[in-house]
Amino acid sequence: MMENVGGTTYFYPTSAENSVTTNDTLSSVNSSVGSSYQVYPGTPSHVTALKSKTGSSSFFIAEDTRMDILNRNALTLLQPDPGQFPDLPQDVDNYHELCPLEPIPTNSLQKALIGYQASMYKATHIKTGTRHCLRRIHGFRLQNTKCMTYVDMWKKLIHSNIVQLKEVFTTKAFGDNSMVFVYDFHPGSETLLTKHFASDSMNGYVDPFATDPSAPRPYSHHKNSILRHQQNNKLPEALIWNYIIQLTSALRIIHVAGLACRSLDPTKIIITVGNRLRLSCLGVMDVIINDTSTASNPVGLIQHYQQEDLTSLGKLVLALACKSTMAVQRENISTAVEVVTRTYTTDLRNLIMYLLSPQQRRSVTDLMPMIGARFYTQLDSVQTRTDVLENEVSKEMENGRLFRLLVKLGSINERPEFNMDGTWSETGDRYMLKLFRDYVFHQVTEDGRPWLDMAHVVQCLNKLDTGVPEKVCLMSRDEQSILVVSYAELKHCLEQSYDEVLNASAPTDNVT
Ligand SMILES: Nc1ncnc2c1ncn2[C@@H]1O[C@H](COP(=O)(O)OP(=O)(O)OP(=O)(O)O)[C@@H](O)[C@H]1O
Repeated sequence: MMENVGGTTYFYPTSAENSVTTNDTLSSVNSSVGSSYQVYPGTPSHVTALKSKTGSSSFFIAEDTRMDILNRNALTLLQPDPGQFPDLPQDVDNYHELCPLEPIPTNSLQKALIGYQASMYKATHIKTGTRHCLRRIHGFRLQNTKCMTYVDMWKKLIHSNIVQLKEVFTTKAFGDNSMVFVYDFHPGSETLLTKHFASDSMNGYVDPFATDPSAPRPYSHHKNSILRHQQNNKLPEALIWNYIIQLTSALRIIHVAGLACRSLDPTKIIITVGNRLRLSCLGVMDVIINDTSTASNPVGLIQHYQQEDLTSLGKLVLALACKSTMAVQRENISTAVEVVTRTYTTDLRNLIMYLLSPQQRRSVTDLMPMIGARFYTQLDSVQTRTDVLENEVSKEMENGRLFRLLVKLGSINERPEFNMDGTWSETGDRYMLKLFRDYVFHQVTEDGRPWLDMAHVVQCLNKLDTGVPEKVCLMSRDEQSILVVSYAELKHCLEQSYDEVLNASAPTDNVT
């Protein structure tokens, strides 16, 4: 219906038209997205509250999470600089775009923990485009393929505290015989060594046990200075237990699977945001150290390595508690344990003592009573973190929904030409959508300044998306006409117009 009041034309649907459209829209909305109509009965309360504020940050992901994800994405997408590494091969097996993750060792005497020269790269899988981490063992010839049974077992092991092994291959692409272990890539990770024991002076880190023991002063003086230093720099006990829970969790499934870690060392544990630990070098030892001598009793051998894992865990916890990798040297251990006794709880001391008692047969499950109720604290913090992230996801899900709506509006509004009709976007349903776009985005204040209000935009788009019966007053640009339409009708116009564009387009480019 149309009515002219004082020179201004008002358009509005008849009640019959209105009710049909509204009901249609409601039923279609309800059938497609369940009870979404009930979700937006009017102005969501948070939008009302936000209307008074100028900021729009609460519509988006929290700043720290955003920065964290951006940083990880940037590291994942980092491209290699061919000028800086001219000797790097273009392709290695199914991988390309190799980016070294650390300076490539040049000295063949520079051996890593595993006894061979090794280097790490980020690389992209040629077919899938996913980023992986390649651990290359230089100058290694595989003598015996029996160890590949272990590789298959490692590949099947999935756990939140291990870096998953994807595949292992030999290659001559680097100009030697190299063995490459392919793992999941965890951007932004650093090793436990650099995180807590970095010995560069920039960090101001000094190993308390590093003082020259032959210095001419009484032993007790040395011990006291270690204690003083350790107490000033000590890691919070809760953090150490957090690490213990994660590491024992990984060790448990490794041992249950009939495997042994064999590389529980601060350089082979990586840490990412939120103190997440992952064992990063799994499977390498099983391939590199070919133990033919005891091949007749592989189960016994694995049990031996599992016991060694527990000793390594004990040393690692002791090193963390003393903030010193030297604390675990034979001559320092008794002082180190004394330091722990004075600084931390008996539980922590007992755990270390248990792990460092190789004369008894130890098991990772025996550690559970020592961890005790701390396990619940850990579970709670993980669940709380999940809740926070879920909340962030839900905000971005809402934004994704509104983004789709904007794509539709953008494809229709002011489209210059459609099916040979230059006025398509200026007439009929499309004209209403254009005025609605102005209503949402182009309003001005009384003195002519742009009126920008994020809450208004979100509120209008939500109402459009849901097709609520509420009416909105749209004004033509010359201010001569006013259209009174419901969001339900606008939604109908949008769907119809977008379907027209969609049907005329190539079927592969659809946005739904
Ligand atoms: N799966 C992974 N994803 C991303 N980065 C990783 C991954 N594994 C290791 N890194 C990173 O690669 C770098 C080198 O790791 P590496 O295991 O070689 O430690 P390292 O201290 O150099 O030990 P080594 O002296 O034995 O070579 C470290 O900065 C580590 O954080």
